[in-house]
Amino acid sequence: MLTVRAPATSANLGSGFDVFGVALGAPADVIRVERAPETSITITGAGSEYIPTDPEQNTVGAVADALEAPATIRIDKGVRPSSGLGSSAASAAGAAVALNALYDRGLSREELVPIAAEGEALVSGEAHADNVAPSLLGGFTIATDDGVTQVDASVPLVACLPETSVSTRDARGVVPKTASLEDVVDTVGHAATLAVGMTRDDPELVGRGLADAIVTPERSALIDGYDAVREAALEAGATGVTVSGAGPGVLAVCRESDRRGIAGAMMDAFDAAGIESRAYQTAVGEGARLYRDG
Ligand SMILES: Nc1ncnc2c1ncn2[C@@H]1O[C@H](COP(=O)(O)OP(=O)(O)O)[C@@H](O)[C@H]1O
Ligand SMILES: N[C@@H](CCOP(=O)(O)O)C(=O)O
Repeated sequence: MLTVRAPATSANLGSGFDVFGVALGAPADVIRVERAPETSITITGAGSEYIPTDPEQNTVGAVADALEAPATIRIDKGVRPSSGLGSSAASAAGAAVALNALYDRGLSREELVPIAAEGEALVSGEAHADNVAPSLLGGFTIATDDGVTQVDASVPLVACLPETSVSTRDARGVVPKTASLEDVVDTVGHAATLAVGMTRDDPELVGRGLADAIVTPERSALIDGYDAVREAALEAGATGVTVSGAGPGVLAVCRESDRRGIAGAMMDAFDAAGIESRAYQTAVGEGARLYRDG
């Protein structure tokens, strides 16, 4: 049996829609695999009751298919589905690493990105790689049609998840089809600022670079309490706040000394809006880790 711990991720980071992503130190999915004549899936953990065990409908089934690697797959969900932390992608990335090793396929982590993205196509309608890339490679990733660029980074974060859910497929429906040149110019500037900030481990630049006037305003309107939570985080010292992935999770960038206060302020603001939430005090972290259990 092989075990993989595959981290949650936060995609988009505001200005990098469908391109930017970071691996989070926590939470994570744990995937266990054993060779079998046919793929079967069992699921425990956060939100497991909402996730299909049919391999045709589960992201790990799509990965097993793509790698021609049938297996008994056990998923222990640490990443709650439809919360904006790349839950479906964490399972897909974990399965890709585990099955690649189980069947000695010899593919690199970069080569596994499009394979894991097959799982994302299954659930969201498009094979966007901005969650699977950081879950596989760790750090900060820039996923484009030309491939993935990765840098290790160490930037403190708070990911606050309300007890509501938004499906990525639905949230893709509100993304504007066009944008003004002024907004595009503005977003390119912020995206570049963010990328430089990641290379310097600079929370000020990363926080400033989250700003985006194209996708985030439409997405944040789907999240009850978003404006109050954002304000509360900024008042508590966050250097920037945005929607995590397709939401409803909210991501704050900060200095380490402010992280605890920001987490409390965000949860209090959701609470004031009548919504329970939980906050992960975390940071940009490592990619999927493989354990050989013998
Ligand atoms: N292994 C899996 N882990 C989580 N969700 C999965 C998995 N396989 C299929 N799904 C489905 O994917 C959807 C969640 O994916 P999505 O809406 O993209 O949110 P998330 O950001 O949490 O991945 C749910 O409908 C869930 O049932
Ligand atoms: N780029 C995608 C990212 C979705 O992330 P998720 O964690 O919400 O699945 C999008 O914004 O649609």
